[in-house]
Amino acid sequence: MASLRLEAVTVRFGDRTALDAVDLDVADHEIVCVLGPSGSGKSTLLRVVAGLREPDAGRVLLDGRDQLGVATHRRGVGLMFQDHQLFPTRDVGGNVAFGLRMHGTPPEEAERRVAELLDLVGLPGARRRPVTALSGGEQQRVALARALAPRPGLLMLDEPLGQLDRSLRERLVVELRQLFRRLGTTVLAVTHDQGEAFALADRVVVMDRGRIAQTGSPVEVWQRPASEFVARFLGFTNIAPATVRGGGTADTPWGEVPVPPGTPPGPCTLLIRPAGVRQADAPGRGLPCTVTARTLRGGGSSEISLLLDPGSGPVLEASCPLRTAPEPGTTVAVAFDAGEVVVLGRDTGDGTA
Ligand SMILES: Nc1ncnc2c1ncn2[C@@H]1O[C@H](COP(=O)(O)OP(=O)(O)OP(=O)(O)O)[C@@H](O)[C@H]1O
Repeated sequence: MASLRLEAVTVRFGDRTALDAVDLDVADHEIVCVLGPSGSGKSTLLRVVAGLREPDAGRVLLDGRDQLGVATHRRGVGLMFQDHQLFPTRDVGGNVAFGLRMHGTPPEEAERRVAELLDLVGLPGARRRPVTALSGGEQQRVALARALAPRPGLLMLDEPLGQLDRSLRERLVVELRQLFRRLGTTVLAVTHDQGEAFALADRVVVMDRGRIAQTGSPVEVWQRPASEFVARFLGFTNIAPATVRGGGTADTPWGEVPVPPGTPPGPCTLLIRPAGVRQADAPGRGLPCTVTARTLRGGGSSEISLLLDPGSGPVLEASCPLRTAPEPGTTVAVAFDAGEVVVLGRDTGDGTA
């Protein structure tokens, strides 16, 4: 397996900067997922590592070796794209063996490897099936087997599960993680789906307009989004300008909100995670809000998402268990938990927000 390092990699298309001095390390055996909205530079990042595009500035190193001028097929990287790009005229075995033939693997050895890989991806005995007769999930497995066949040092996945329906995606992403763990594969994946990234990755990298906005473990990024951009991208909406006072509170459009101990005083942008918006314990206290919507989160969770209109100030999102969820149209008094309040940094775009 291999390690990857990007040093100040810049890629421009005319006057558009797709990657802006990006630094990134992927350790041997690590699974890193690059997450970001459309146009943030995710695919360009993969293309530059694969050698499909040379950087305009900066360096790409694989196992410490500068890849400048090294052709794609000599980099030892495997690529799997979102539309699978299987060859429709070849059967499953022919597709999986493709990379092996390109590498001059003798036919008997290739046969053995194909059988081994089809076992690995859960398609034993599918060698002679036409790929056009496979389901989306099966095609995805064939594409994965094909990418793994030449034992790439680094496996790169571009929206690998993009075409599949949600429940299949959720199942396959767990299988993929287990498989990569077992094989010790170094993986660089890109996706715009945070659920997929969080389920797959040891570390996520959030991109914003060609720069890294934040990097950290899925839990770190989820619990402590570094900036308003990252927080909004993750789907948080309870974000507002605030002024932190001494004594552990901040003035916000929702009134006084407790902040974590040690928060420096002054103006800032505050995020209140939905779990930190709850019904006040004491009668007559708290911010009166009207429940305007109540949605079951789905995905096997019994958590309810509530939209609360405080009359003045932005609508608040709260989450609570189904059994305690108030009905739409009712008025509730809302209190906030300091443990779910995050002071966001400014969007510096250099990951240090
Ligand atoms: N071949 C190209 N010619 C001109 N501009 C390009 C080219 N490829 C990418 N870009 C631009 O570079 C930026 C980054 O594109 P990129 O495809 O890397 O983003 P992305 O995050 O992968 O987006 P998506 O999720 O939509 O695939 C975009 O502004 C895009 O328009």
